[in-house]
Amino acid sequence: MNRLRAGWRWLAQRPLIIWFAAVGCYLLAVFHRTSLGVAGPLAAQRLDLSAGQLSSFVMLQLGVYAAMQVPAGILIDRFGPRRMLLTATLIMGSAQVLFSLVHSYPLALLARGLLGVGDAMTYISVLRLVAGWFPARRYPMMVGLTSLTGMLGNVVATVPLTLMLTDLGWGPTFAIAGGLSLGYALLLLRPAVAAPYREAESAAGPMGGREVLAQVKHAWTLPAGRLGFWIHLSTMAGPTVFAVLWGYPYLTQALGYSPGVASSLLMLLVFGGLIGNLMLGPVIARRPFIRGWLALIVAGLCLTGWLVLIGWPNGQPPVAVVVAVICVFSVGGPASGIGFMLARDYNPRHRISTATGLVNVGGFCGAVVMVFAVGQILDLVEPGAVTHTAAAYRWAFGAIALLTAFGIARMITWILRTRVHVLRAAARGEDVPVEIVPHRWDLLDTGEFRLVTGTKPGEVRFEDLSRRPVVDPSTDQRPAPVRREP
Ligand SMILES: N[C@@H](Cc1c[nH]cn1)C(=O)NCC(=O)O
Repeated sequence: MNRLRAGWRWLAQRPLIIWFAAVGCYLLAVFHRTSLGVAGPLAAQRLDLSAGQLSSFVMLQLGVYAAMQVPAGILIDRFGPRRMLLTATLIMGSAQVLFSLVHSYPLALLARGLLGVGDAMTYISVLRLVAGWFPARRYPMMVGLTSLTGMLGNVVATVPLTLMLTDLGWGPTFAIAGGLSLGYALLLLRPAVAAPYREAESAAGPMGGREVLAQVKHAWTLPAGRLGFWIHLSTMAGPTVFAVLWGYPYLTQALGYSPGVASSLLMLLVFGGLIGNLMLGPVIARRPFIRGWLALIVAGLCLTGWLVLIGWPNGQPPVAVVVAVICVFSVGGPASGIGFMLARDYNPRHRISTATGLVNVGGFCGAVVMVFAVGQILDLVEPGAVTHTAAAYRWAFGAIALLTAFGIARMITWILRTRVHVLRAAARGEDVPVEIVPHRWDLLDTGEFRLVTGTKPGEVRFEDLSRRPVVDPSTDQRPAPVRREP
């Protein structure tokens, strides 16, 4: 018996088992998050909602999620990811049970808002466990696998949920969904299964408001932190808007596709995302120094996709072009994970979740702004219309293209600044998360650095002329283990 217990305890301390227990929470979170997709029409019937009220659920959920990212990150750094996952799972379970019971719009909004609160704590808690239990070189792959598992939650929230809603009806379906999370929380409560959190990696103790603010400021002022934010926004926000709200009406109303074709095209986003998550992780793990450029390429391709949809004559691109654009959009989510890799590599362990939360604000804040802008522009161009034409969607998608282009411009700025930051640290002989090769176009401050041209053609390096420390002076540990360019 004792042996069995010891064996169980040993198993429960394995990083993969810990990840499985944690990622189960994320799978449930995405299932709850996306459950309104197929339940939307039934919700409109049961709660007597207009289209605008229905889309306010999406806005609220995304908005609460984005607003909660920094507080959730601070709480995870303070209390550890296991406790936060437990809290999140309990909140989401209760929110879904409440949603199963309500008959009024305000109470339904309250339930969805609560769901957003729980949801906001989940993904970054899982990533914090990954950062604590897996070596740095495995992080990109685990970020991809975590996102991939979340996408399975999205799949469960389509056909199986539709079948449940048809067979069991609204109340029992959402009560069972909530019950699943409440039951899962019991699993997290068991000390042997509970992913143990290394106390040494959490914040030293209770922090005052000023100290908390200082931590957020440090995470935000780090060039790599700002780069992560803009990567997340530029790669993920637009595709998210297409997936969660405006893609389906665009395909059916503006392009005139049947509901079946439109749903199948949206499923491409899921399949492309699955492939993207599986492929990007190993590629970035082997060549971490390409990650900033890779994110820039994906963001650029997404922007091109929007411009194609907007600029195609009459706003009616052929199906093959629409499929190609959706395939490009599907890689946006996986590429946004690069932002989390930067947060993990450039921050001390006690600040990783705060920094991860800040990165995550980018994509979700961007998505809220875009969802709102598209709705407003559609109403402005065709006031009072229930369905909208391709011309109206071209104007509305212009807002998405504009914000994505702005994000890309910020990305370029912060890629260059991050390079300066890393090159300066490397010139001083400090350990850097990723070794990069300097180029003539790197914006190094010539007052402090002197360009040294090597003997081989094209060989450049920078000599440090100052003694000022450049890697985050508040960092009380080494920023992260070094991964050298092979
Ligand atoms: N990177 C995304 C997840 C993703 C990956 N592929 C498609 N989507 C992300 O930021 N997720 C946060 C969350 O809470 O889901």
